[in-house]
Amino acid sequence: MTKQPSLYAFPDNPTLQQNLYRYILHAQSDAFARHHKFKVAISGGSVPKLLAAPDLLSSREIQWGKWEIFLADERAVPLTHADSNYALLRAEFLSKIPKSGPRPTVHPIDPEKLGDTQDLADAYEKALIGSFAAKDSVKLPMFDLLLLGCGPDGHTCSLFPGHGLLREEVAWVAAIEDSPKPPPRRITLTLPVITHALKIAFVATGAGKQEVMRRIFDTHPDTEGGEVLPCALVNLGAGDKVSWFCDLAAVEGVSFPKKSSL
Ligand SMILES: O=C1O[C@H](COP(=O)(O)O)[C@@H](O)[C@H](O)[C@H]1O
Repeated sequence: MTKQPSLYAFPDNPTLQQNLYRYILHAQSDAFARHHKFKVAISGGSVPKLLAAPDLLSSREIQWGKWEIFLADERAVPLTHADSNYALLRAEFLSKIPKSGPRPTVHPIDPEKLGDTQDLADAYEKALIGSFAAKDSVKLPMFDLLLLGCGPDGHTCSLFPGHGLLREEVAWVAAIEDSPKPPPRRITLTLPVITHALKIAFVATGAGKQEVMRRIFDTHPDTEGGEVLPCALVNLGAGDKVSWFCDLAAVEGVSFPKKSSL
């Protein structure tokens, strides 16, 4: 039987954040046992704000100087633009990391390449190659941790339901020109890179996510037909490497077995 993801449901955001912090500490230890670095990719949307919890920000166990942070997806806009995931991450999370100690290394997109999304994606892929290894020596980069959001339509990163990019097999970072959610021009980690990560955490909160959570966890596309949503493809491809951090509102009506603590 395929190994299943873990679906955690917490009564409120502070409890979710405490558990997410403990999970991140485990992921950091696993990473240090491998390479003394912690290579993480982070989504935009609701994730940066939920990450910025007191436990994590004030932790003496978090070694910020060893964190290497990539954007799981990014919009093709200047780094200070209101739509920029980097600007969001900086405002909601990076700016709150204590200034007194070592800082993480962060990889924003190259603003010089905004005119051509393929150039933008290629340049970002080069940043990954610089960190992980040349593409001819490893088939796929292995992130220590991905911290991802799940849109109400089941998209994750900038991989949208039914989009041809879901079939991408070669690129590590892909360009998208027709994102159904604005802005249309973006870049994103591809599905093979996502499912190859050591650990993948999704964060989904609020009643607005209920319907999509039921579709992701309780719909069986083989027997019920219909498309498999991008978040469900990550569950299928990465199995028990995936953990979902949700509040009770987001999982109301979901039949899939839920856990209440790590
Ligand atoms: O457009 C995007 O949306 C998703 C989901 O956002 P959320 O607010 O529903 O968490 C986000 O993960 C992605 O990075 C972003 O570009």
